This record gives sequence, C-alpha cells and structure tokens, in this order.
Amino acid sequence: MTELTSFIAGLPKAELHVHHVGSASPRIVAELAARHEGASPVPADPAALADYFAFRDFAHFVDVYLTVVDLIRDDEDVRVLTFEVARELARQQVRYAELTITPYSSVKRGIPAKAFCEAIEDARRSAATEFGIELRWCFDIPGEAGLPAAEETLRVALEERPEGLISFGLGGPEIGVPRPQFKPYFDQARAAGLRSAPHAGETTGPQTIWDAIRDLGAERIGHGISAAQDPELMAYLAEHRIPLEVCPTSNVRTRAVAAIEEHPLARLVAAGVPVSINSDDPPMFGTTLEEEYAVAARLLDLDARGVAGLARAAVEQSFLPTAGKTALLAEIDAYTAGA
Ligand SMILES: O=c1[nH]cnc2c1ncn2[C@@H]1O[C@H](CO)[C@@H](O)[C@H]1O
Repeated sequence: MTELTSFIAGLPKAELHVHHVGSASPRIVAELAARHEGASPVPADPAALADYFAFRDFAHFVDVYLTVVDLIRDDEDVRVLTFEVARELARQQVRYAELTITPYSSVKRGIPAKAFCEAIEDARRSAATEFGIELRWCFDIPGEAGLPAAEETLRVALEERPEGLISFGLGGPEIGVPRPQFKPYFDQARAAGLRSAPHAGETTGPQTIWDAIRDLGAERIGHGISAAQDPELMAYLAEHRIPLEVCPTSNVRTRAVAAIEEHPLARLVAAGVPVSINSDDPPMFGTTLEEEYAVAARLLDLDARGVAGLARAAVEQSFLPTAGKTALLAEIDAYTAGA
C-alpha cells in the first residue's frame, strides 16, 4: 500500500452520492439471492457477479441494476442491506453519508412504504450505535418510471417522512427523461424542507444541468460532468457554489466517459467548480470510495493535503448542520496534522 493510499484509508470522510441497492456487495447479493428461491439472473457467485456487472452502456446498467432491486423482497432484506452498506462505509472511515434510496422501486415490488421506512431507520440507528456512522437519506425518483414514480416518491417522502430523510433526488436514465416535468414534485419537496440534489449531466449535455438548476432548484448536482462542455455553466456553478457529486469510475463503467484519462474532473476543478468525490454504486463498478479518492488524486495530481481537501469539500458541501460540519472538519484536520 503506498503512503497516499494508506493516508486515504485512515482519512475521515463524508460520502454524498452513493446508492442504496447499488452498494449491495457481492456477499450481500449472494445472501439475498440465496434467501429467495425462484430464478434470478443475478449470480450468487462473486466471480460470476463481477462479469454480470459489466455494462454495454447506461441503459444496460439500469436494466442490471433493476435485477438487483428485484432481490429486495421484504423489509428484512431492506434492513440487512442498509446495515451492511453502513458497515462497508464505516470500514472506509466514512463518518457521514447521504445514501440515495429509491422507495418507489421497492414499494412497487410489494414492500409497504411504512415497513420500508421503518427498516431503513432501524438500520440507521443501529449503524450509528455500532459503527459510529451518521446516515441520512436522499429519496430519489427513478426517472425511467416517470411521473407516477415522482408522485409515489413524494408521497412516501412527505407522508412517512423518516427521521433521516434530508433530500430529494432524481436518478435513472436522463436520455428521454427531461428534468422540467418533475418541477411540481421538487417544488413540493423543497417547500417541505427537503434539499434538492437531482442527477443531471451524467449521460446528457449541459442543458440537463441548467434545467436541474432552474426547474428543480438543485443545490447540488449528481455527476454533472457534462458541465465541462459549457464554460458559462462552469462559471455559474463556481459563482453560485453549486457542487457536483463526481463519481469518476462510475462514468467509465457506464460508458458516460470513454476512459478515466478522459474524465473532465480536472477541467471542472480548474474552472473553480466545487466537487465532491463519490463511489455511486461501488460493487457494481468494481470500486470503493477509498479507490475513488485515489483515482481523483491521480487525475488532479494531489498529495495528502490535497486529498484531505477533497474530504473537507465533501463535508462542506453536505447537508449536515453547521455543528456536524465543524466537528467532522476538525477530525479531518487533526488526522491530516498527525499524518
Ligand atoms: O449513476 C447512476 N445514475 C442514475 N441512476 C442511478 C445511478 N446509479 C444508480 N442509479 C439508480 O438507478 C435507478 C433506476 O431505477 C435510479 O433510481 C437510481 O437510483
């Protein structure tokens, strides 16, 4: 292990863009597949699973993602998945994570919204006690399911309102799923005090990001990497401090970017755009948050202090209250000083 990877391993972190089901490790997927008879295309064997998580393009990724969603069949599956995702985040010294959760996809598969929310909250409380990690939820609309999914996601968010719910998002494919149609739902979510953090500019151009800002009131953008094609947009993001939740390896594995050397992260940072580094769906993309920090360090030519700056940025861009930010920033600074 190099000195920098060792530094990264111990560095206290925050993660802002990581998906619930997308974080199901091969072990969790194997356990879930074994718990439920009946044919599932998802291999239980970890080696075969690695091949299964090879994607032709983003649409193929969503199709595969939804076969893993099919493995989540009851609230105990939800609780186990959430707790084990927290364990893996805590192992990487993540002290705070905003986990993107898609209630619609599970409610549609027969898990009652109330039981779903109780399961994630039970796991959140247990993870705080056992792992010392603070989890918060971003409920996202699966874009491929359109306005019915928006309606149901908002209903669950406002009627169940689990204690950890902090933000409202929009995921899934962007092609053929324009952002403006979701404005009424984001208006209601924001009016209810939820923060706005939709995906945009992952598989489509800068206009999707402009729409997310102007129509959905985006305070942060999931991915947003196509902003690099629009200097005016990058200047706007820099001036208005609208951060991008960048997930470098995800963009390569879903073919949004042809190769990691072509990733626009350095251009975005050079233009002053605030960014955080995230893993998105780590087991599906064969990565971890630690590895994403190492990738970012290579792309941005960072030393340990520079990498600590990435961790500080994620905390500053989080939806944590000020006291929480101050405490975690102090922990990062103390670790960096002692390294
Ligand atoms: O990188 C990503 N971009 C967009 N959506 C994603 C990504 N990773 C996971 N999902 C999930 O795919 C679901 C499809 O139903 C979306 O809800 C979103 O949470």
